[in-house]
Amino acid sequence: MTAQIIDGKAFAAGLRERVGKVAADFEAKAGRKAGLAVVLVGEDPASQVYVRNKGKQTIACGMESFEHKLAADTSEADLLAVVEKLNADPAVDGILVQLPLPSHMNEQKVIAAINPDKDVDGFHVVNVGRLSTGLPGFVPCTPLGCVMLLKDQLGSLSGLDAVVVGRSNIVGKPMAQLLIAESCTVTVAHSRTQDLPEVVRRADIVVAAVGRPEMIKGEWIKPGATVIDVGINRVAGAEEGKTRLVGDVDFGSASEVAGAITPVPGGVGPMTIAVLLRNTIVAAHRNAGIALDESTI
Ligand SMILES: Nc1nc2c(c(=O)[nH]1)N[C@@H](CN(C=O)c1ccc(C(=O)N[C@@H](CCC(=O)O)C(=O)O)cc1)CN2
Ligand SMILES: [Mg+2]
Repeated sequence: MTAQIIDGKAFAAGLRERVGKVAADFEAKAGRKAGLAVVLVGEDPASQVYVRNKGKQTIACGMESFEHKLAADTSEADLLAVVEKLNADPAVDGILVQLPLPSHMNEQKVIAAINPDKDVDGFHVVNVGRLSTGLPGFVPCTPLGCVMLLKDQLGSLSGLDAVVVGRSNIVGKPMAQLLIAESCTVTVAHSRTQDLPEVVRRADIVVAAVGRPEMIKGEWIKPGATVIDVGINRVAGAEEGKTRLVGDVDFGSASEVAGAITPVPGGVGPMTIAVLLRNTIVAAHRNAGIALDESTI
């Protein structure tokens, strides 16, 4: 079997187009643009690229982008003060603090300072609780993007066996919650799982978010399964001094067995920012008290 390639880049472009239309409608109704504030602490090169792309795509969708770039040695108290200002700013509908933060900062404490109703990353404990109890809130962008791709590919996910490999707060745990909400039978596996290949082999849906380059092999995959690769790992390339991006799945062997698979790059990655923009326009409507059928985006 040769797997169908799930084109996350194209799906994300379509999602941004829908967000753009809803953002124009919001501006007409609210008399202002929706606004997203992104806070970057330090100079991590990958984070700088992600923050730049967030700003560009926010503007391209017809929303306002507020960028706050703080030095790597900024104190936690100063960062908390920036978050407090953004909480109080009526032009700001969504707030995002780019992760990872420098090691002298407590990420949980910083996330806890964000107003949950502006927490478009869905990382605040209030939103984690809302997700796990089925209340409306904000859902982390990467796992929500994965579910959008899965539903587009498979239609209903009800009754399917899903294995999530990875148990991070940002991807693995919310991914499991979302799949439970879609009536999947969910197993969360991780680096200490015994006989991981056998566990993965049961799955109709495999979500790989373990952070280990090309760990999940084709012979672990049930023929015809749908494979969602969340990994973004930079490894040495074929040419000296060059690098390349690979996922957590060994794409070459897995694409011979799977029914459908996301590539890296161009699969899950582009969905992260597109869903962030979706969450922001949703936040703007909720916070302004303007009705929106959220299921249409
Ligand atoms: N506050 C947050 N911090 C981080 C998040 C997040 O959702 N909120 N996620 C990641 C980084 N991230 C966005 O912030 C992100 C990662 C990857 C991509 C992406 O488009 N990837 C491309 C490849 C990009 C490349 O060439 O390097 C792909 O996979 O095709 C976008 C956003 C951690 N921090
Ligand atoms: Mg079955």
